[in-house]
Amino acid sequence: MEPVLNVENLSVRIAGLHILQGVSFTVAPTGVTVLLGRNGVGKTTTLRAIVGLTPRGGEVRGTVRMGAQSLLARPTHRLVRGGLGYVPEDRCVFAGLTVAENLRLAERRGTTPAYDKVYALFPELDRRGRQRAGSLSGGQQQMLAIGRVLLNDNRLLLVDEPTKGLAPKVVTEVAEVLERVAESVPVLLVEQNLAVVRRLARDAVVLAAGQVAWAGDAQQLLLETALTKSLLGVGSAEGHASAASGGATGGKDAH
Ligand SMILES: Nc1ncnc2c1ncn2[C@@H]1O[C@H](COP(=O)(O)OP(=O)(O)OP(=O)(O)O)[C@@H](O)[C@H]1O
Repeated sequence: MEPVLNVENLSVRIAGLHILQGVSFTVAPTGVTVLLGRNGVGKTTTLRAIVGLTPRGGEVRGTVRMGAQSLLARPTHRLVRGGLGYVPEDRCVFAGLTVAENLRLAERRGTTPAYDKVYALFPELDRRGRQRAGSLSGGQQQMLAIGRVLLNDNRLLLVDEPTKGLAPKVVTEVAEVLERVAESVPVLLVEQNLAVVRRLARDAVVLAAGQVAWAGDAQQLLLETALTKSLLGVGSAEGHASAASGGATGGKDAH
């Protein structure tokens, strides 16, 4: 099967720092590919480069293709319209607007927004339509951020640390949602919680020192505790609590 995304020799320099130094990997057309690595290694930088959101003054080189389409020279709004969905790390919901208004802002002209699908996945967003997004819990804001992207058709979703800072029970809910989402659209996921990785990921790409240090079967990686420890600074055994059981505490940032 052809990959949905091809990243070749991606280099990013920001403020004089050579953060990514020739990163190459592919994302399978189905399921979840997880992007791993120690703190500050460049995972967010990678997602932001793919979606055209490298900070001003940053220098991006290399090739990123989604199918036949070359992404790097295109503005973000075009990429999004072309089916590249992005859920950023900080969720970026509009705090002063209601849930319904946040969703409405994501509607794309000329397409029919999939409210049925979004409300089926997140009944709470329907119930809380008139609530200001800023007064939602972290988990609810995350659901809104994901729901907003799912209103439109996507060929690929980039999701950056969706479980960061969430209580274990909410981590489980987010993992369940992503599992369902990944049944219909491939996902490139940055995730530090190894219980969530174990539950969701089929493929893994591990960054270290600005390059890809390891790529392959995610479940295989998690079985190799010594390797996981050397690449991520945490043994996979430490992430054994199941995200399905509400005990997701694995990962170097256990929240
Ligand atoms: N705008 C910026 N200006 C200066 N340095 C930056 C900027 N953005 C990122 N960096 C640096 O680039 C490196 C990679 O950051 P990035 O956020 O991509 O890492 P990460 O792997 O996502 O980290 P974490 O796991 O902590 O979220 C870090 O050292 C960070 O300080």
